[in-house]
Amino acid sequence: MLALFRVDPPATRSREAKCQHAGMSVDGYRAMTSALRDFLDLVATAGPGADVDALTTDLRRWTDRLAPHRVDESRRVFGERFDLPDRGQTMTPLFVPRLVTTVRAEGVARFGEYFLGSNGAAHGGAVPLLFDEVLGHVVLARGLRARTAYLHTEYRAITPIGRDLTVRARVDRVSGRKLFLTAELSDGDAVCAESEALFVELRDGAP
Ligand SMILES: CCCCCCCCCCCCCCCC(=O)SCCNC(=O)CCNC(=O)[C@H](O)C(C)(C)COP(=O)(O)OP(=O)(O)OC[C@H]1O[C@@H](n2cnc3c(N)ncnc32)[C@H](O)[C@@H]1OP(=O)(O)O
Repeated sequence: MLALFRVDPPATRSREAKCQHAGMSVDGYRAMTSALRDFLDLVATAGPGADVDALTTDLRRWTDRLAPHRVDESRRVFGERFDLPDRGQTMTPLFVPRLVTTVRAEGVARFGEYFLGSNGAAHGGAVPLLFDEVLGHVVLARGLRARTAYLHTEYRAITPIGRDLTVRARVDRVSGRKLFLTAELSDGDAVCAESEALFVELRDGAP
C-alpha cells in the first residue's frame, strides 16, 4: 500500500483554487483524464478497421462539446490538479508519488502503450519527460518558481511498457538560484535510465 506524502507549498493552494469550475464534481475531472489515458493506450494498440469512421465522428463530437468550455491558461485544469497523483493530465507517463519532500521524491511510474517506441521499449523522449515531472515535484515542494535549464538522460536498458517501475529523484546540490538534481528509473533491480538536471530559480518578475 503506497503512502502518499504531499508537501503543500503556498503556490499549490492557489493552483487548486483556480481549478474550481462551476458544476464540475471533485472526482469528475480525474475520471475524465483517467478515461483519456485508457483511450490513448488503446489508440496506440488498436487497429480499428471499419470502426475508424464512426470513431472519428465521435471524437469530433467530443471536441465540439469541449470547445465552449475553453479557458485561458490562468484557469486551466489540465496539469493543475495538484491534489491528484497525476496532476489531472495525460501528457506524461503516469507517476504516482509515494514520497515527496524538499530534497527527494520517489514513486511508481508506468509507461502505457501510448508511450511505446518500439519492440517493447518506451520512446526515448518519454523517459526525460517522466524525469522532468518527478524532479518538478521536488522543486515545487521547495516552493520555488524554477525552470529546467538542462536535463541529461542516460539510457542504461530499455524502459518496459505496461509495468510498474520505480523512480527516484533527489537534490544533490544547491548553489544560489541553481538546483542540481539527479534521478533514476528502475525496473526491479535493473536501472533503466538515469538523469542529471539543473533547475534555475526564476528571477523576480520573470515570466
Ligand atoms: C509539492 C506538492 C506536490 C505537487 C506536485 C508538483 C508537481 C509538479 C510537476 C511539475 C513538473 C513540471 C516541471 C517542468 C519544468 C520545466 O520543464 S520548465 C520548461 C523547460 N525549461 C525552460 O523552458 C527554460 C528555458 N530557459 C530559461 O527560461 C532560462 O534560460 C533559465 C533556465 C530560467 C535561466 O535563465 P536566468 O534566470 O536568466 O539565469 P542565468 O542568469 O542565465 O543563469 C543563472 C545561472 O544558471 C546557469 N545556467 C543557466 N542555464 C544553464 C544551462 N543550460 N546549463 C548550465 N548552466 C546554466 C548560469 O550559468 C548561471 O550560473 P551562475 O553564473 O549563477 O553560476
